[in-house]
Amino acid sequence: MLLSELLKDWPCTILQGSIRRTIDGITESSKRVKKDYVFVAKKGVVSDGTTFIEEAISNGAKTLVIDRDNIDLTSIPVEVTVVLIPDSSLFISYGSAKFSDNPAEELLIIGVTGTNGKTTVSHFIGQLLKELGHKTAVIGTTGLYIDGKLTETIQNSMTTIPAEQFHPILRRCMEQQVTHIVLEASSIGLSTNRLAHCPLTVGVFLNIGMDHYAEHGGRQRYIDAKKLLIPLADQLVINEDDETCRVIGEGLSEPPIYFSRRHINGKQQPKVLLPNLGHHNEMNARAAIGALMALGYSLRAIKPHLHALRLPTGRLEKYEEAGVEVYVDYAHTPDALQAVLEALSESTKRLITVFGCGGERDREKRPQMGAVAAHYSSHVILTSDNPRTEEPSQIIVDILSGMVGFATPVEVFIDRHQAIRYAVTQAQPGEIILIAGKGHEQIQQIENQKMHFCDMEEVKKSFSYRNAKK
Ligand SMILES: CC(=O)N[C@H]1[C@@H](OP(=O)(O)OP(=O)(O)OC[C@H]2O[C@@H](n3ccc(=O)[nH]c3=O)[C@H](O)[C@@H]2O)O[C@H](CO)[C@@H](O)[C@@H]1O[C@H](C)C(=O)N[C@@H](C)C(=O)N[C@H](CCC(=O)O)C(=O)O
Ligand SMILES: Nc1ncnc2c1ncn2[C@@H]1O[C@H](COP(=O)(O)OP(=O)(O)OP(=O)(O)O)[C@@H](O)[C@H]1O
Ligand SMILES: N[C@H](CCC[C@H](N)C(=O)O)C(=O)O
Repeated sequence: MLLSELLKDWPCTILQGSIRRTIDGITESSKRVKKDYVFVAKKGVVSDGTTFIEEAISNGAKTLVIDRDNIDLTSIPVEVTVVLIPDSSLFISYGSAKFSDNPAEELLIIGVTGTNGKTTVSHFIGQLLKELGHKTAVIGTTGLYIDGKLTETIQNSMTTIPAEQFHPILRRCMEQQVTHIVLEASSIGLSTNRLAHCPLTVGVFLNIGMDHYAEHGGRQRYIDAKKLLIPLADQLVINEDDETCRVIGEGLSEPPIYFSRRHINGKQQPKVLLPNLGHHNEMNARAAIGALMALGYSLRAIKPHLHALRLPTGRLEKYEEAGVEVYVDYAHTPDALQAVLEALSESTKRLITVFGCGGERDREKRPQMGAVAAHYSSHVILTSDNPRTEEPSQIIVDILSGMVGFATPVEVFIDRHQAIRYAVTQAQPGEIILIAGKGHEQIQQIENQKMHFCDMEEVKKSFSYRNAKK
């Protein structure tokens, strides 16, 4: 593609060089630059892309795109074109879409947002679309799935992929005859413009709870970020039982499709659709049905396919041995932990909960999760999630502050491996263990080190240890 073609419809000022040059790619990372690439120097949370210009040029960049007139042009070789645009993050989205020949415009795309349940609902929608004969890709935290099969893992397990990788993935999906895409729209993904050039046929609002307030600067900004989904979507599907979502729906110019505990799009639907998976997954199924109805399917056409719904990996994933039921689940917010504990406490069995909270994430979540765990569990084992650069014992102290006043016994094992092993070796037949927070994750991050760690593998290894000890 010619640089002039890429820039044709975008406001820009050419500070140096020619735009009549061929470009072979576009990236915001100096490390990913190859010969004849466009390097978009974006100011980020950690660093400023303009400090990597020299590296980008030595890796082959022939075009630099900047959004601040703060670089010394005399330091840039004359053969390198320098373009000034208003907003780097928006441009990286626009440029990546255009360089991939705007695949999003040729696909039917459904975007799902909310604090809890995005992955589950995206997979449910994907499963229903597949049943209805559409070749469908689901893109989100657990990877890229085409027709239910894991096809690509996503770097850093991101929920919403940065635009630079996202549009080429859409193009690859099209090359595999995919016609429908279901994607997760995280608040961070929306606020950093990762989906800015991704028109959606349907947008789904699931719920608004507590997560990522610290990154956004408070609850209202988090909600505002979620609301960026609205202008992207032709039609919206909204959880009427969630007050914040309902208020969002009331403010829309076009009436959305609502779902609730009682109805889906106005049709009374009181029956349980998914036995034994908890009220939250029942609501997730209703959201998925609402999305299909927004595409024009009737409830009657959808119902025969509901038997195909399966939870994604790491969501209430069950392992049973020696009469002990173990569930690995991705609950890492207060609402999620409550939802999953409510589901498990429907049985009268003793319930042992093993969990921690991630470092560098909302501190307010911690005491709330502690209180929820103490309320529903017979026994709580506190441990580390991904402490990142925080002191693990301080995270646990924060969780414990919410458990004051509960009689529930609590034990602490900073090492997650030891916590799981202890829970499994102590459990008696007839008891349930919930291991919450990391679900499908395959790594644990301590300081800046990422080590392989998988809760389900740890569960199985712990049973081998328990058996060997007998
Ligand atoms: C906090 C955050 O959102 N970070 C994202 C953001 O990084 P950033 O803009 O702050 O980048 P930076 O590290 O400051 O660097 C600034 C610029 O310099 C460039 N650079 C940097 C280093 C270098 O050597 N060369 C270079 O060119 C970078 O590519 C960037 O353009 O932009 C990057 C590129 O788009 C993302 O990869 C990165 O996500 C990181 C990996 C991340 O972990 N993000 C998480 C928090 C996230 O996005 N999570 C959400 C929500 C999950 C949920 O559902 O709960 C998600 O959608 O996954
Ligand atoms: N509708 C829901 N309401 C409350 N909790 C839910 C709901 N759906 C799922 N959960 C809980 O949230 C956890 C994560 O579910 P899921 O991965 O589907 O959500 P997500 O929004 O994609 O999460 P993230 O964006 O953080 O990856 C589940 O393991 C479950 O404990
Ligand atoms: N996408 C979420 C996942 C959190 C999962 C939990 N295991 C943690 O590390 O806090 C986040 O990055 O906040």
